[in-house]
Amino acid sequence: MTAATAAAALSRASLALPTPPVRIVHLGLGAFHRAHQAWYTAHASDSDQWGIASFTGRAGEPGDSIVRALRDQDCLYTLALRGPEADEFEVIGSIVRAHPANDVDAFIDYLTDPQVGIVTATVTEAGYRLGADWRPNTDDPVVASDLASLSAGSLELESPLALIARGLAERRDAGAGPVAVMPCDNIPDNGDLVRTGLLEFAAAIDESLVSWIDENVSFVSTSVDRITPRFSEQDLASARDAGFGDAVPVVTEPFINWILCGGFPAGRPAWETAGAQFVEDLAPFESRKLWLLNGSHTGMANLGRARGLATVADASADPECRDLVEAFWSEVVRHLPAEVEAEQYCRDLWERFENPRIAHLLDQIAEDSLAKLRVRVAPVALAERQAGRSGSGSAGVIAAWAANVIALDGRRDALQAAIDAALEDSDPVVALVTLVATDLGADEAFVDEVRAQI
Ligand SMILES: NC(=O)c1ccc[n+]([C@@H]2O[C@H](COP(=O)([O-])OP(=O)(O)OC[C@H]3O[C@@H](n4cnc5c(N)ncnc54)[C@H](O)[C@@H]3O)[C@@H](O)[C@H]2O)c1
Ligand SMILES: O=P(O)(O)OC[C@@H](O)[C@@H](O)[C@H](O)[C@H](O)CO
Repeated sequence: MTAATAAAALSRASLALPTPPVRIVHLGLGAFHRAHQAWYTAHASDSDQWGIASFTGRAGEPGDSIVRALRDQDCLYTLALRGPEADEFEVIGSIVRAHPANDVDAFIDYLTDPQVGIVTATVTEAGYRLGADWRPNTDDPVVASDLASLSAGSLELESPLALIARGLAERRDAGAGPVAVMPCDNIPDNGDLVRTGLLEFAAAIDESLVSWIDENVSFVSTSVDRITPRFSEQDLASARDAGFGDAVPVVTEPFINWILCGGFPAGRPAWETAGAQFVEDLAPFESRKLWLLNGSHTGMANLGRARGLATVADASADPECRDLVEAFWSEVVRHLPAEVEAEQYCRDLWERFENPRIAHLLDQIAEDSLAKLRVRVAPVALAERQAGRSGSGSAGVIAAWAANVIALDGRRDALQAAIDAALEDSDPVVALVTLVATDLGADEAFVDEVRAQI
C-alpha cells in the first residue's frame, strides 16, 4: 500500500479490506498489542477468519481516546516499521472492534459466543494485580472490591482477571465451550501465573467454576518480542507527513518474534504462517528474551538516566552502558542452552538497540525497575553465585538501579562492591534492600517503601 492510497481514507470500504468475525478478545489495547499480536493475526494465512475485539486495560485513562479514534477509522491503523534508514507503513485490519475496559456487557457478549476461542492480554505486569505468590493481592483496594463484586454477582469490575473470571462463568452458563487464555506480557511463566491468579477470582464466583476452568480453559504461555516505544506527537506528525491521516498510528521496529507454548481448544489463527513458533518448552526462549533484552534494558535505563542519557540508542553509544550490558550478558549466556543461539541474539540486540530512529525512552523502561530486576537479573546473579562465581555483572545492573533510585551516582563503585558481598544471601534483591538500609544509610521510609514492593 502506498502513502497516497492510505491517505485517501482509513476505512475498510475504501481500502477493500474485509471485516473478519470476532474470534479473539483482547484486554490492553496498547501500542504493543497493535504492533505484535494484531500484526501476526493480520499476516496469518487465514486472517479473514480471525478478527479481534480489543478492550483497553483499564477505563477512564487517556487510553480510552484510542477507542474513539479507532472507531472513527473502522478500527484500522497504520503501523510504521521504523528501520535505521527509513519507515515502511502498513495498514493493519485484524482489530475489528474497540471498547473501553468498563464495557463489561460487551466483554460478556463476546465470551458467550462459541465462535470466540481466544482471550489475550497485554496489561503490564502490575495490571494483573497479583502478589509474589501469584495470588490476587488483597491489600489492593481494586482487588478487594472486585472479589466482593464477583461474590455478589455484580458487574462492577475493574481488574482484568476479575473480568475474565466473570466472562468465563458466563461462557460456562451459556454452554459456549472451551477457550484459550493467553497473556502476552513480559513475565516469566505468564500462562501459569495468570491461571493461578484467575482461579482465585473464579473461586469468588463459585467453587464449581474452578473445576470448569480446569477442564475447559487452556493457558498458553508466550515469549513476545518487538520493541514498540510509547507513541509521541512527533510520530503522529511523521505519519501525517508520510500521507497517513491516522489519529493513532503505531511506530515499531522491523524485528518481530513470538514463541508460544500451549493448546488452543477452540482453534487459533495459523500464526505459524506469519513466523510464530510453537514449542514444548518455553523456558529457554523466555529466559533468553527476558534476561538478555529486558534485563539489559533495565540496566541501561538506570545507568543511562544517571548519566544524563534519554534513549536506548543514546545508552548503546555510551561506553559505560555498553560495558554494563556486556558484563551482564557474559553471565547470562552461561545459563542458556546452545539451541537458543544466545551469542547471535546478543549481536542482533546491539543492532536493534542502536537503531537511531527509535526513540525508546529510558524513563519509560525504568518504570517498576525493582520488580523487573527480581525476575530478569536476580536469577542470573543467583545462578552465578551457585556456580561459584562473583555474579558481579548482574550485581552491576542491580547497583545501577540502586544508584539511580537513591541518587548515589558518585558511589556506584562502592555500592557495587557491597552488593557483590550481599549476593551471598539467597535473594539478591532482598539482600540489596537490607544493604541499602544498613550500609548506605537510606532512610527507613524509603526502605519500607521498597520492601512493600517486593
Ligand atoms: N512495548 C513493547 O516494546 C513491548 C514488547 C514486549 C512486550 N510488551 C508487553 O506489553 C505490555 C504493554 O505494553 P504497551 O507498549 O502496549 O503499553 P501501553 O502503555 O501502550 O498499553 C498498555 C495497556 O495496558 C493497560 N494497562 C496499563 N496498566 C494497567 C493496569 N494497572 N491495569 C489494567 N490495565 C493496565 C492500558 O490500559 C493499555 O491498554 C508491557 O507491559 C509488556 O509486558 C511490550
Ligand atoms: O516495561 P518492560 O520492562 O516490560 O518493557 C520495557 C522494554 O524493555 C520492552 O518494552 C521491550 O522493548 C520489549 O520487551 C521488546 O520486545
